[in-house]
Amino acid sequence: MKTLTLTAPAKLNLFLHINGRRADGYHELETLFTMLDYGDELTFSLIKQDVVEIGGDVAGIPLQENLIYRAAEALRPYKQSPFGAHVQLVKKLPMGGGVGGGSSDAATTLLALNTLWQCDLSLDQLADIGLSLGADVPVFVRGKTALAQGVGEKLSPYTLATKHYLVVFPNVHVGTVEVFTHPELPRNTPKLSEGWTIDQTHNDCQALVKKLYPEVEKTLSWLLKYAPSRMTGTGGCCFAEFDSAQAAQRVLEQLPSHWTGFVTQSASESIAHRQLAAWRKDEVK
Ligand SMILES: C[C@](O)(CO)[C@H](O)COP(=O)(O)OP(=O)(O)OC[C@H]1O[C@@H](n2ccc(N)nc2=O)[C@H](O)[C@@H]1O
Ligand SMILES: Nc1ncnc2c1ncn2[C@@H]1O[C@H](COP(=O)(O)OP(=O)(O)OP(=O)(O)O)[C@@H](O)[C@H]1O
Repeated sequence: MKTLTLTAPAKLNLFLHINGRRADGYHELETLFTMLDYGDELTFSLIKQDVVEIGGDVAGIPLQENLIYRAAEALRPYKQSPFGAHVQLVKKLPMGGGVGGGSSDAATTLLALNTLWQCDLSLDQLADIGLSLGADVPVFVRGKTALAQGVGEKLSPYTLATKHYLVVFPNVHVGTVEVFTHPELPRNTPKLSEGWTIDQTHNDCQALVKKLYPEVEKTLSWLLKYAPSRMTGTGGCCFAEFDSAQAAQRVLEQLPSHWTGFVTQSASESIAHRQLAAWRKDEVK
């Protein structure tokens, strides 16, 4: 039976501007996503029984709420294969950390089972299915650095130089809904104008989350001693940007023991896409 192992990468929101709130409560935003070469590890194996099973680090999430399960079930109508799937998960990304672990697991499941179950859907079709699972799923399906607009669904490719990041999890789980429904969240950043540059950007959630979660404020102040740093998404992870892996590693080595972190680099194409392309090449040999 076939087996495929893919890394479900983390993302960073290099900035996050909130431009307004729609009548349905969702926010109009502008955010720059970059993919990181670090993430959860998912091993997909075809199984005889036509069911979806998840093993490994699933603590706390009931099977039917797991985004891996929900993504697999969303592909069921397109399945050309009689087999089910077992997904073994090694969770490396903190949940509720703003690095998109759940969304990335979902997107990676769509990519893997689209191949193993011979659904043969295009990336556009997978991104549409992904959007029904979460606002961040389509960007992982496409797997490229992208500027997102609208409620996050309008993606345009964006080119960035590779950078090295130290990402720190301050050990607080920040709820996306809590941040987006908070009365003090700023919601009136003007839309980006032609010729904008990264140094004119910010994260509209950062000041509020720092206030609600003092650990995030402490993490950012600590990182800022070493490098330009910011919070990703709705938090609580914060990232510091470096020109070399060694410089990032040196700061990680000094990280206070009550926080956790990892050093990695950005990628113009997601690691899951690169691994899937290599697996396909091996298959045709
Ligand atoms: C803010 C980001 O983290 C940026 O990467 C994402 O856009 C959020 O993505 P996500 O976690 O996949 O979000 P979803 O599961 O779709 O939405 C969670 C909740 O966030 C709020 N939400 C999300 C996206 C958006 N454009 N406006 C919102 O107000 C809504 O309250 C929604 O109920
Ligand atoms: N496979 C999964 N991995 C992680 N979280 C999952 C998974 N399946 C369901 N969830 C649920 O999704 C929630 C959000 O998880 P996620 O790790 O994507 O948060 P996040 O990093 O804050 O995402 P974002 O940046 O998109 O807001 C978790 O609190 C968890 O209850």
